[in-house]
Amino acid sequence: MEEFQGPEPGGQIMSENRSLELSQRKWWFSVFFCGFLIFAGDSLVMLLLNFFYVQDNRSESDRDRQYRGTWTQALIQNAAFPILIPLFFLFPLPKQSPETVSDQTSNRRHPFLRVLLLYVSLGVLASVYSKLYALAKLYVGWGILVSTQLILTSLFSAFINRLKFNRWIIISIIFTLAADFFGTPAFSGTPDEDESDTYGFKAWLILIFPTLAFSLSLCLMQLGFEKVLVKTKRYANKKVFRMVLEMQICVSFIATLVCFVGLFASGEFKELKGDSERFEKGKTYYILSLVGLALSWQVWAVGLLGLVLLVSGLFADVVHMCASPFVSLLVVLAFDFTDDDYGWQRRGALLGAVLALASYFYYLHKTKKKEMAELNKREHNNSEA
Ligand SMILES: Nc1ncnc2[nH]cnc12
Repeated sequence: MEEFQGPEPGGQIMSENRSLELSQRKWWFSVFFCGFLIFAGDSLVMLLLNFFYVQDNRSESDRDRQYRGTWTQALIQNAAFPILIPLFFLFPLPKQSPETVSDQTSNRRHPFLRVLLLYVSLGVLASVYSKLYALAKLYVGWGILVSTQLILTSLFSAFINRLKFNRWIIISIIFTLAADFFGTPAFSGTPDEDESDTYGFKAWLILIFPTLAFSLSLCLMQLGFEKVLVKTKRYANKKVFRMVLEMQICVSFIATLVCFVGLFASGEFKELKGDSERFEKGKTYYILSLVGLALSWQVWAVGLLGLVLLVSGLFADVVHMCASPFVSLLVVLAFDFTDDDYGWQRRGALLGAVLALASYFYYLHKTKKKEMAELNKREHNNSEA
């Protein structure tokens, strides 16, 4: 899973063909692996969040307390990044050729400042969406939240990343939207008796801002990989997995700092002691569930960034959203919520998610096949010349 680029020019034709085949195989393996990380992260996060809110007896609390604890959740979403540091050093830097080095140095001024600016802006965006998603999950429904997110990601992908939409991508987006609308996982953090606020002005703002920040950050990450990181001297025009870890560590570090400030400035840190004492299974389970959540968020984020690097921000979002009907099934199996079952709507949503993924994967398969056909054509022309 080290290098995602195609073959270097200039080699033997036969070996070029073989090397493209190998790099495509590696690429497919990496795509499936990152997709698996997103599904695993999404499932663990939702199961643990449900466990957390059930233990905290949220829905029976007074209304004021029902919306608290969101800085803590935002901090947890970002804070476990140090576990990625040893992994970062395990992945080597790509080998540099003299031409790429001279090319980098002549082309780029202030690469360090560009990278710093990229990580700081992404870190601030991550803190904003982590905080606001934690709040939005309590205020507005999951289905409408993630559907808005995919629509915004599609728009930003078109304008920022100049993504060309074709029929397979559009079919995939439509199936994903339908699947998420009907396949929402049950979430025990949602407060009861709050119908009046559901479509209030505040709820709309809480819907728009986190989705805007998250979708924008997906597209900026793609742009950052393509236009900033690959052009730095250390990556020398190559896309490698180490970039994903570097970006995730730096962005989470900045987001963690912002969330720490938010936690203390808002006074929410004073509630932590009470929260741990109220936890039905006791303090140890309180800490374990927060640690589990923090680790699961990192698994999810590495998968997400991996797909942004390998394919695009839009594809990463589609896979993240297609996990919802699957997560719903796990929540129904794991928790005995009395009014929750896996009825025809959710089964339909699961089918919709499978079709959405199939459509996007078919498109990717076609692009890879075209790459191979072009190489074969070149080979044929060369042998005739
Ligand atoms: N906290 C969160 N919950 C759901 N989706 C997200 N995307 C980014 N942050 C999220």
